[in-house]
Amino acid sequence: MRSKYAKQVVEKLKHNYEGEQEYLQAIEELVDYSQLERSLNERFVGDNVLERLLLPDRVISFKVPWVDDDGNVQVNQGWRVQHSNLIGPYKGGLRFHPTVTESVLKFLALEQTFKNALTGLSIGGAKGGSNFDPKGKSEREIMRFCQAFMDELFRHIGPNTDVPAGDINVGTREIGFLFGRFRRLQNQFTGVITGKDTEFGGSPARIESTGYGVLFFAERALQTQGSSLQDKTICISGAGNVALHAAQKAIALGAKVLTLSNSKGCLHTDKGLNESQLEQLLQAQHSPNLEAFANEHNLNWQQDKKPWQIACDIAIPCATQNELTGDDAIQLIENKVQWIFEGANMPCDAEAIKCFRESRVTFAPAKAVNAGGVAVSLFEMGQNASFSSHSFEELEQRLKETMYEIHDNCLSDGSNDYLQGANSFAFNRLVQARILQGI
Ligand SMILES: NC(=O)C1=CN([C@@H]2O[C@H](COP(=O)(O)OP(=O)(O)OC[C@H]3O[C@@H](n4cnc5c(N)ncnc54)[C@H](O)[C@@H]3O)[C@@H](O)[C@H]2O)C=CC1
Ligand SMILES: O=C(O)CCC(=O)C(=O)O
Repeated sequence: MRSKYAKQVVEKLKHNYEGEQEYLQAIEELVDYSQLERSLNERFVGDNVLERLLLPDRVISFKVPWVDDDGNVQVNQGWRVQHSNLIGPYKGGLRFHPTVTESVLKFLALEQTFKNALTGLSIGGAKGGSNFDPKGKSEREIMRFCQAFMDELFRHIGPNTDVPAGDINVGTREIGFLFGRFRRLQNQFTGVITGKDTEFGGSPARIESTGYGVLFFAERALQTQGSSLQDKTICISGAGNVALHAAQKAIALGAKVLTLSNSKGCLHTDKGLNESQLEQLLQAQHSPNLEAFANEHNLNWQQDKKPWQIACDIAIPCATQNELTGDDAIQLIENKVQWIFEGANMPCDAEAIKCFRESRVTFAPAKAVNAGGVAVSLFEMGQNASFSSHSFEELEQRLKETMYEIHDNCLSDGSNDYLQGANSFAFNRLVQARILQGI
C-alpha cells in the first residue's frame, strides 16, 4: 500500500516524466516493494527524501560525431546519467545499443544506485551509453566511435568522481579504446574505468564476475531452503557476458543448462550443455552465432522462440529489460519453475513479477543477483588506487563472500521476500545518508 506521501511523489514523477516508461516502471517497483511505510517518519517526509532519492543528480546528454570507414560523418546521441554519489563515487556501466534512450539509462542508473547500496560497499550509482549500434561495424569504426564518445565523457568522470564500466556491447575491447582515449586526453593513468584488460590494471575476475555472482547468489538461496544446485535444470536467456559465465558456473556447480538465446531465437538441449561446449561459446569473439552452433552440435534451434516455454527448475533471464513478460511467467509457473534469479537488469516486466509473487515461486531481483560485477569493479578500483594486484582465485573467493552477504542482506528484514528485502536494505542505507548529509 502506498502512503499518501509516496503516492504524491509517484504521481508528480509520472506527470513530469510521462513517456519515460522504463524509468517510471523502475520507480513503481521500488516504491511498491520496499516497506516504505517503515521509513515514514517526520524527517523522511519533511525533507522530501523519497523524491530526492528517485531523481538523478544530473543527466548529461551530448552528440557523438564519428567518421565511418567510407569517410562519412555519422552522429549518435550519448548520455551519462549520474544518479547519486551519496555513498561513493558515481559508478555504473556504459551500453551501446540502438534501443538506448534517456529513459532506459535513467532506469538503469536508478537501479544501479540501489544495487550498489545493497552491496554494503562504498559505491554511488550511474549509467551511460549511446544509441550507437555496433552490429556490422568494423573494429576501426568501433574504435573511432569510442574515442569520439570519450572526447565528451572525459570531462565528467574521474577515479573519485564517476567510474564507468561495460554493459551490453561494451566489453574489454571497447573499454580499452575508451581508457586509451581518456589516458591521452588527461595524461593520467588512473582507475577511471573498470573492466580493463589485465595488462593495464584490469581485475582478472571482472569478466566472469557478474555471471559467476548470479550463481553464487543462487547457490546461497537454494542452501537456505535446504536444497542445492546439483542436477537442477536451468533455462538461461542471452548469450553474452552474463549469460555465458552464469552457464559456465552453473555447470561447474552440478546443474544442467538447457537453453541460451539471442534476439533471433533459442538454443535448447534436454541433456544440458557440457563444459567444452561452453568453452567454445566463450571463445567466440563477441556474441556467438547460436544458430550455427546448434546446427554444428546437433542441438535444437527454435527460431523466434524464448527459453521460457521450456520446463525447468530455475529460470535466469540474462539478456535485457522486459524480456520476460506476464505470459512467459504463467508458462514457467505452469511448468513448475521454482526459482527466478534476474541476471539482466529488470528482465521481468511488472506483470511477470506480480505472477511470480502470487505463486509459490522464489523471485530474486537483479539489484541483488547481478551485483557481483559492480562489486568486483570496486575491487579493481581499489587495486588501481593502491597499484596492487590480486589473483583470480582470491577475487573469486571475495566475490563469493560478497554475494553471500548480499543474499543475507536481502533476508535481514525477516520478510523472507528477496524483492522487498533488497529494496528495503538499499533504501535504509540511502535514506540515512541522505538525511545525515542535509538538504
Ligand atoms: N556485463 C556486466 O557486468 C553486467 C551486465 N548486467 C546486465 O546483464 C544484461 C546482459 O549484459 P551483458 O551480458 O553484459 O551484455 P552482452 O552484450 O555481453 O550480451 C547481451 C546478450 O543479450 C542478447 N540479447 C539482446 N537482446 C535480446 C533479446 N531481446 N532477446 C534475447 N537476447 C537478447 C544478445 O544477443 C547478447 O547475447 C544486461 O541487462 C546488463 O545490463 C548487469 C550487471 C553487470
Ligand atoms: O561494474 C560496474 O561498474 C557496473 C556494472 C553494471 O553496469 C551493472 O551492474 O549493471
